[in-house]
Amino acid sequence: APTWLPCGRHRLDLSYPRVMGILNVTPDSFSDGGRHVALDDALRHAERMLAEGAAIIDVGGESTRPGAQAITAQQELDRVAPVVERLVCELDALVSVDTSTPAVMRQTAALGAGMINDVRALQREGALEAALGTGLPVCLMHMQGEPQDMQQAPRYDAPIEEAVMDFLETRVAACEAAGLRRERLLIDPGFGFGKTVEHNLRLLNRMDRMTRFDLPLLVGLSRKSLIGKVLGRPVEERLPGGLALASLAVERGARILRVHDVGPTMDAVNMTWAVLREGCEND
Ligand SMILES: Nc1nc2[nH]c(SCC(=O)O)nc2c(=O)[nH]1
Repeated sequence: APTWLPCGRHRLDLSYPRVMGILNVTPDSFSDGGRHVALDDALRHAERMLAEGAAIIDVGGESTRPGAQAITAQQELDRVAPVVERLVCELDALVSVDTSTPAVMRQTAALGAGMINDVRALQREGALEAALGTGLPVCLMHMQGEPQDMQQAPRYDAPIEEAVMDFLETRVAACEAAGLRRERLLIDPGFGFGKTVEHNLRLLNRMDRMTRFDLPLLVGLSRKSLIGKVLGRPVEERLPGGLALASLAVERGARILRVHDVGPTMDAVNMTWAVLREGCEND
């Protein structure tokens, strides 16, 4: 996998694992009255995550949690664009945009976003062409179904890791066929997106097989329900479980970890990396 990734005007060093901080700009964080205050809050939250060591800030306007309601492109753009603009102009942050919407990809790239993070792996009409036109790197993630129904009865005919890798293989091939160079692609197994707890546990346990793509591996495990189901913890008590998963993910090849709790995750990732890279210099 490449040891660094051109992300707009940023160069992302991927020779060691990096942390991506989650910045949700979905309506629950934007009550209409408090829109301006919420924008300042979002900026302060991003500032704190950067100070704690986040290499990337992931901005998402469409909730893709199970059962989430779909929104229009305009609604998504109205939420995301002002935040991206201020993150770029005021913090010079490397901003990833969590979107499947072509217009949002184009407009946020024009505002200085440095990466596209598409949970639908550029399958929407016009998404591949839009991503190609931005010149930005793109994370392709596996999801079965849509957020509205993906967790009702997830099932696969093949072992989950094979189903996920086959899907990602087809999406990488589609991107390359459309002229989107492989060097601009990242892959992500999509924990929690159309998967049972058992699917998620097996997928993480065998995730080292995904290194065969020779592409940077991005994972999102932070506060997800698999932690809740295994440990019986509510979402606000899932950090220890999430740190255990982050360490395992790095050990199995993850190079970008998408998390809520940046500071603690930096320590878990850096501690894990200190062990894994031990002796590399004088091998
Ligand atoms: N690439 C990538 N993007 C994501 N966006 C979300 S939103 C759901 C949540 O954070 O619970 N999850 C992921 C993930 O796992 N990978």
